[in-house]
Amino acid sequence: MQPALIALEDATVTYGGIRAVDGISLEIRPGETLGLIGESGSGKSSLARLLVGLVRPSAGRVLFDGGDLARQDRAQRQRFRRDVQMIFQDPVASLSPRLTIRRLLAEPLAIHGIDEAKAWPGVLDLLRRVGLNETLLGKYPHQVSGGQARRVGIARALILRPRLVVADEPTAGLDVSVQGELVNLMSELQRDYGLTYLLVSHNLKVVRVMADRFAVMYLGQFVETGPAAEIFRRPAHPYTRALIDATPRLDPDRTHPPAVLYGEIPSPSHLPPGCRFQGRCPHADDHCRTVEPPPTTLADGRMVRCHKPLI
Ligand SMILES: Nc1ncnc2c1ncn2[C@@H]1O[C@H](COP(=O)(O)OP(=O)(O)OP(=O)(O)O)[C@@H](O)[C@H]1O
Repeated sequence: MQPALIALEDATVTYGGIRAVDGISLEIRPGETLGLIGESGSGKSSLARLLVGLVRPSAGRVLFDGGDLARQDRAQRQRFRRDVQMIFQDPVASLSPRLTIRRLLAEPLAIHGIDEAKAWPGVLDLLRRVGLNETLLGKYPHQVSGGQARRVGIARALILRPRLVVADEPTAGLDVSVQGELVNLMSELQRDYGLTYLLVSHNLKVVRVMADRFAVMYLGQFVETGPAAEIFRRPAHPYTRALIDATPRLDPDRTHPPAVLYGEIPSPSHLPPGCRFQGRCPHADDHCRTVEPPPTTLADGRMVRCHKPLI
């Protein structure tokens, strides 16, 4: 097996007293797509920001190419900032409104001291590659459509030819047909540029199409990880099953009655005793309400954190 491109070792992100990411270990291998799913507030964005170096772990380590991010020298840090890019969930908000698309695309080159004149033909190629026309270059982000703004965000992320792209809700708020086009585009770019993806999304349909592996997050921890196809076919954690069942027409062959996700995700500042999901789980018993389930490896190799897995 290839060594991990990026890995977390028992990594924690805290904001004040809140543990948004609580001791997570993870490996993403070159060329794969890891789909990160979970409700709002489960800690997905914090984990994504940790991987791109926007937040530092308060405990544990982030390793890129085997090297600890906290111990990088200047040159390694510079290299990391080229190798790892993020596609943000709201491109218009994440792109400076005062810069034209041309300036927005040139900015990463300037930051990394790359000669713009030499690099520009490559930028134009990339622009065409993401399905945009040169006539857009003089416009401002608010003057283009939502789908076009996403494509600008994708082009901007790829200009430095990164190895890892972290995409946070890349299709949120778009029409279904535009979502489909972007998913196809991201898959083609992955193949052509040898990209590795972490795909963070509420949209299980999008994640299902793209991800090789899944990590399901709840209150700062992974509750299930494993091959995407297996997890979709037979979720082991009641939370995973409820997320899948909550997506309309995701599983037309479903034979069981859909699981319902009751209540809301608690605040990480008031973690329930025992299993973190027990207050919303239809299968919870006294053991679940008192003893936190450890991560367990099932026969098919997936990890689940549940006293009563569904398989
Ligand atoms: N800067 C911050 N300061 C304090 N608490 C924060 C901060 N950022 C996130 N949190 C809290 O950390 C927890 C995890 O938030 P995070 O945004 O990582 O989750 P998420 O799953 O990405 O949710 P969303 O999909 O809404 O972005 C939440 O309880 C959130 O309120």
